[in-house]
Amino acid sequence: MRILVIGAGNGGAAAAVELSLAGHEVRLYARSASTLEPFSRDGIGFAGVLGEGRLRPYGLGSDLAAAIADVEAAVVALPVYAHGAVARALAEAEWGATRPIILNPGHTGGVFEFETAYRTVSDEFPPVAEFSTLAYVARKPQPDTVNVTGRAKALRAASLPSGRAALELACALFPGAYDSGDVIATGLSNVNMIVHPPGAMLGASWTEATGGDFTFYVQGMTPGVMHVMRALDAERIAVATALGHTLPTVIGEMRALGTVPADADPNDYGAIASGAANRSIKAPDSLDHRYYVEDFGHGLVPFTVIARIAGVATPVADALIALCAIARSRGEVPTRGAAEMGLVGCSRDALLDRVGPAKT
Ligand SMILES: NC(=O)C1=CN([C@@H]2O[C@H](COP(=O)(O)OP(=O)(O)OC[C@H]3O[C@@H](n4cnc5c(N)ncnc54)[C@H](OP(=O)(O)O)[C@@H]3O)[C@@H](O)[C@H]2O)C=CC1
Ligand SMILES: CC(C)(CO)C(=O)C(=O)O
Repeated sequence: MRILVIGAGNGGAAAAVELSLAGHEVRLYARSASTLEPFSRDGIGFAGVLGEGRLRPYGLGSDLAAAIADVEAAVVALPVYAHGAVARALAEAEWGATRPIILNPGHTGGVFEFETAYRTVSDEFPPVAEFSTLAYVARKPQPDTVNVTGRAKALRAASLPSGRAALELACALFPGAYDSGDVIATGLSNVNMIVHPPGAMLGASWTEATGGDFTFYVQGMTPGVMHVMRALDAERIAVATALGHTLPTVIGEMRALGTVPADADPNDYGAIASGAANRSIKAPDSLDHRYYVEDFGHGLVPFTVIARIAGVATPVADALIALCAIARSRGEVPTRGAAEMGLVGCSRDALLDRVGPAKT
């Protein structure tokens, strides 16, 4: 199949490698030619759980209109604060109403924001599916190489009722992806919004003092951080319950993903540090890192919007959001709020109506 991967960062490079290895003709698009230039010389180097080697995607380009010309589907593998801009750009480039798009990941409210932004340009909306998280734990140690240290074993996927074709394709293309019922289940299973904000906020001074020179899940995962994470996770599970879903703790979710050991106690929040892929992850280097910019504005903020609709109070999430905004105090932080998700004034019934009947 001819597939366009949008984004050439860690996740985009990993997706391009995995889909190419599976025999697909991958076109890799990034908005910056300079990000693609290292790949254009000797292809993408890869190491880790996808194997080791170097491969050339079928095409590379930073012109979106040209990149979409002959592909059959797209995988968006970008920080999720890019989704609004990418949706509008695809609509302007006349992506059309039939070709599927997979948000790898969508995180919380990804499909909602993608649809809302797309429809500002076009009345026709293509099938779109989302994953709850990125299919990989991946880093680019050099600009031409991706190191994939983890691969999700069981990965939640969902779409709006109009997006079934994208959901089916997502489950066919990505091993381990499964239909998780609806985009409430995927959105509320975004592990990053639970595992990043407590340590990021409580460790903000350590980050600023050292430039992030400590291990986020080992040195940074102190008992106080774990208590806050547990309380935040309880809010997430309560919101899910109010909307008809039974979700595991974030440790249970990570067990399913395979990023903590399969025998980890789902109530032991310290178990994150025993996941091989997480153990060596360094702390954010500044308060401009994605753990602050993305996981608050595009994680906790959409979470609290959904919580309000569900009628569940979220004092821990609210406090973290308020502290992050004050600590950063750097002007506008992009945010996935009710307006961006098309959920202004939305009632619980209207939300459930929009996502369609849960299938699991
Ligand atoms: N990496 C990981 O292990 C994990 C990541 N995730 C999530 O997966 C998503 C992708 O992560 P990852 O691949 O690591 O991200 P990266 O930090 O590697 O993404 C960087 C790329 O995003 C591009 N980008 C940023 N903003 C925009 C925009 N507005 N329009 C177009 N392109 C843009 C940049 O483009 P340019 O080329 O112009 O610089 C850059 O190449 C994130 O949501 C992340 O939280 C989740 C779990 C694990
Ligand atoms: C895998 C995870 C959740 C670890 O923090 C992640 O988002 C990252 O790699 O930065």
